[in-house]
Amino acid sequence: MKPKVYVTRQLPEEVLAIIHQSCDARAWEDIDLPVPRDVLEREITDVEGLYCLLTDQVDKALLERAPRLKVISNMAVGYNNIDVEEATRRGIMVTNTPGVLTETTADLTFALLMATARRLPEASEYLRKGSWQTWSPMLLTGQDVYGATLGIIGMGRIGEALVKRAHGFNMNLLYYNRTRKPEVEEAYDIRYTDMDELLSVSDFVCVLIPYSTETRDLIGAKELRQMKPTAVLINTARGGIVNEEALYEALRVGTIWAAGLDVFDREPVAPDHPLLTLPNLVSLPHIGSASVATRMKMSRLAADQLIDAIYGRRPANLVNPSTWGG
Ligand SMILES: NC(=O)C1=CN([C@@H]2O[C@H](COP(=O)(O)OP(=O)(O)OC[C@H]3O[C@@H](n4cnc5c(N)ncnc54)[C@H](OP(=O)(O)O)[C@@H]3O)[C@@H](O)[C@H]2O)C=CC1
Ligand SMILES: O=CC(=O)O
Repeated sequence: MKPKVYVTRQLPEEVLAIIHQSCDARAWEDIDLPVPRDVLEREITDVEGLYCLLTDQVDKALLERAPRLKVISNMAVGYNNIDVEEATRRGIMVTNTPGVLTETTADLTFALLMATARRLPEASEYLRKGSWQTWSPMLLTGQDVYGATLGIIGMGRIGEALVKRAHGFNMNLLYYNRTRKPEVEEAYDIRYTDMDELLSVSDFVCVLIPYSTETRDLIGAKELRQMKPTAVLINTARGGIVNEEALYEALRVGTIWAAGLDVFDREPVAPDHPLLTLPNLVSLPHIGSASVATRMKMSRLAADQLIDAIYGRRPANLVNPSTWGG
């Protein structure tokens, strides 16, 4: 008998086929909507593997209903949707999908930075609604990217990939990270600073750290006040790292010049959220890794890790290595 697994969304057909080859798999039928909690609570009771997305909350209450569970395979690099501590306590392996999405997410981060600096969505909207009457000296003017100072909070895989893009724009580079990265400093001529200096001298600040209790509200009213009035804040990491109420106020009164967000505290963000009323906010629906090739790689990697863990092979990206018993 094949081991039972549950998959919380419809995946590309070839990826589901790979899972079906090795496992007795049931999958939530929808492509666009998350599995309802009551369905997940029912489905998890007899499975050895869970293939989930960042939209699924895998918390203590859910894990209590899963006595046979061996592995939770998350199709994302961020795993703040999972109670890893509780999973570890229960000996359940947790895997994620780092690396395969790094370049695509760095592309999106830089694209959002450019779009926000040069007001691209606003300019496009202006033209489409028929407001364009003539070329005008200060019409839709933005901030220069070439030669500006970029401060990166979080010098991990995506942070480093962003540095390579910023180099092409001759940017002056600063970073803040939990641990210093001398090899990155040497390779890319980038300077380590504390948060205070990074915030006060950067023209662009990009947030690229994981969400945790430690990083929640890392950027609040005080930090926004430290930034230049011409500065642009970009968050492609997780909502909640930037306090949304403080950001709204800072953008409204001009404490900072603009912001670009790919992520929100609650997703999907409510269409009537105050932030979305602001012209100096560029907003995207969490599409950092959304290229066809990258989403295929992520879904395949998550499937491989699910199967490896169930069949006693060490998965390539184990978030909680202490659960590996060999
Ligand atoms: N918008 C989107 O679609 C996407 C969003 N993401 C988000 O981006 C995040 C980063 O991904 P990735 O670069 O692959 O992750 P990495 O783990 O490679 O990098 C994270 C970096 O953040 C640093 N860090 C962690 N905690 C803190 C802290 N409290 N203070 C300062 N620095 C800290 C780490 O430091 P250290 O070196 O000491 O560990 C590490 O260098 C993910 O966690 C995810 O939330 C990722 C992909 C797509
Ligand atoms: O947000 C996306 C991820 O992979 O993490």
